[in-house]
Amino acid sequence: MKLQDLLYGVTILELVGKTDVNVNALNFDSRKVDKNDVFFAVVGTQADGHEYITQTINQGATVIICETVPENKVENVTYIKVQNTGVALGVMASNFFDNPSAKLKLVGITGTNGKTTIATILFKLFKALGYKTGLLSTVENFINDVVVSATHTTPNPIALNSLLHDMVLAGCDYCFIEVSSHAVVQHRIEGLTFAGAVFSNLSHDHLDFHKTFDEYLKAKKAFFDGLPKSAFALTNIDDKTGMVMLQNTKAYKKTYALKQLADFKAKIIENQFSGLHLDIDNEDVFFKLVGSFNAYNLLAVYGTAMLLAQDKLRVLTELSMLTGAEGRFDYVISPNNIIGIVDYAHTPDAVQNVLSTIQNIRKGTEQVITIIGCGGDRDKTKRPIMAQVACDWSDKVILTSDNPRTENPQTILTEMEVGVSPTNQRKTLSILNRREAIKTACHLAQSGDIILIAGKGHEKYQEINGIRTHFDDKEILFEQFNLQR
Ligand SMILES: CC(=O)N[C@H]1[C@@H](OP(=O)(O)OP(=O)(O)OC[C@H]2O[C@@H](n3ccc(=O)[nH]c3=O)[C@H](O)[C@@H]2O)O[C@H](CO)[C@@H](O)[C@@H]1O[C@H](C)C(=O)N[C@@H](C)C(=O)N[C@H](CCC(=O)O)C(=O)O
Ligand SMILES: Nc1ncnc2c1ncn2[C@@H]1O[C@H](COP(=O)(O)OP(=O)(O)OP(=O)(O)O)[C@@H](O)[C@H]1O
Ligand SMILES: N[C@H](CCC[C@H](N)C(=O)O)C(=O)O
Ligand SMILES: [Mg+2]
Repeated sequence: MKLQDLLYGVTILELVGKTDVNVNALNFDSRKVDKNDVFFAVVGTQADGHEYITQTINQGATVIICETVPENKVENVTYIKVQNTGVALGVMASNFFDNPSAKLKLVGITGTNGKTTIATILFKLFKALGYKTGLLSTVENFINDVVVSATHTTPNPIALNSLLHDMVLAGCDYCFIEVSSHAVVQHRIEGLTFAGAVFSNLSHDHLDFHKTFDEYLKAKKAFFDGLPKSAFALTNIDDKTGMVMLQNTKAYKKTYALKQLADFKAKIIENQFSGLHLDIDNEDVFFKLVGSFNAYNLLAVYGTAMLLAQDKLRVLTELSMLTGAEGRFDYVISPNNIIGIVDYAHTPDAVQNVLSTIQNIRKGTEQVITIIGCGGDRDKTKRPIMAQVACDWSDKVILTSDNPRTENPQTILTEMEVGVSPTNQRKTLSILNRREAIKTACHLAQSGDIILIAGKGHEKYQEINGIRTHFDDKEILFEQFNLQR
């Protein structure tokens, strides 16, 4: 492909060299650069891509996209200076794959909690409605029936456009994608054409990266600010930041709510372990998903399907038969009737939501035992709060490790313990080894009790000291309950 064809939509501040040259591939990681590649020098959180420019030229890169042009230029290499390399990367990756996002209907889902659930149910729904569909999510990516493992919630622009390109080749009409706040700030979605955007909710998370709640809010809002007039913007107005998302968008605005008037409205009639019974847009429907937060997720899915011009009754019929995403309120019942729930709740708000859901549907006499840890190299301020929420809403709590990553697991646990009030101390245990923590909970539980294993959901690994080893909360639960999978 010719470099000049990739530059459509890129604002060039300075050009040194020719644009009439053939390029092989795009790359933002020096370690992967090959002959005739374009190298994007991105300023990151750990490193500055500009420091690797010489190395990539030695490896054969012939085009350098950068924010500062090096003093010593190499002959026959084209240097293009731009304001922000991340933005150029998004736009050029889109051009490289022939703008696949414009060839299908791409809908992005953002918010602190519920993105995977909403995107996954939308994917399952549209497949059930007979469409070829794509999914880009935290758990896995799908090109219709083909699974592609996921490394991030939102992939980098090259991987993202390559996946969209494969979806177009496979004949997909729709793609549902989770848009993380990191992805917005790092311009991973730059250059994409969205047909719609959905906002779930906003609460405490990722303050390690965004520093303040306001910056975090702005990151989510920037996604809506960038939508075209032809797109829809669907927001949850029961969330106090729901309307803020729509303030500056050019897209057409639609709302959903359980507690007030909105374009798409539902009321919870019953909320039990067997599922949700809702009045949704004046139709009485039973759903397999559990918990009031899932009423919001279902309503977001329903609203999106309506905005994508699907038939109301067919949508509700298919939706009522669907299950949620793996590791989201995923439950197993032991032979002696202990209920074990694996849930990906890893923010204070999500932990409170899942525990209040359990409170709403429990019968009253049984114990709720929660096992919870917090990830390393992530927002530290949520640690004591998550421990506090777990204690306030459970009869017993076992604090343990999540993915310590490069941090000392004991330090994380100690930071969580700060949130345990003196009155809550007697119901709290700390067991560093997560497997042992789960085993202990299973030994403590009696018939009828509910065990919540929070934080890791679908994850099939535990990362300690930077090394990932196989670990699966649900698998351990099956072992402890003597059940076959
Ligand atoms: C904090 C964060 O988001 N980091 C992402 C970011 O890395 P970074 O900015 O730290 O990059 P860096 O290491 O400073 O390097 C800067 C540049 O130099 C380049 N480099 C670096 C070293 C080298 O030898 N050669 C070289 O060329 C790098 O490729 C990069 O382009 O850009 C990288 C390339 O796209 C990502 O892989 C990386 O994701 C890390 C692994 C990560 O864990 N991200 C998480 C926090 C994340 O993105 N999570 C969200 C979901 C969160 C949620 O909602 O729950 C997600 O969308 O997955
Ligand atoms: N609408 C919601 N409101 C509040 N909590 C929710 C909602 N939906 C799901 N949750 C809770 O949050 C957890 C994570 O849900 P989900 O994976 O759908 O969110 P996510 O936004 O994709 O998270 P991540 O950013 O980590 O990918 C669930 O396990 C559940 O406990
Ligand atoms: N997408 C989130 C997942 C957190 C899941 C939790 N198990 C942890 O490891 O902290 C993140 O990367 O911050
Ligand atoms: Mg997700």
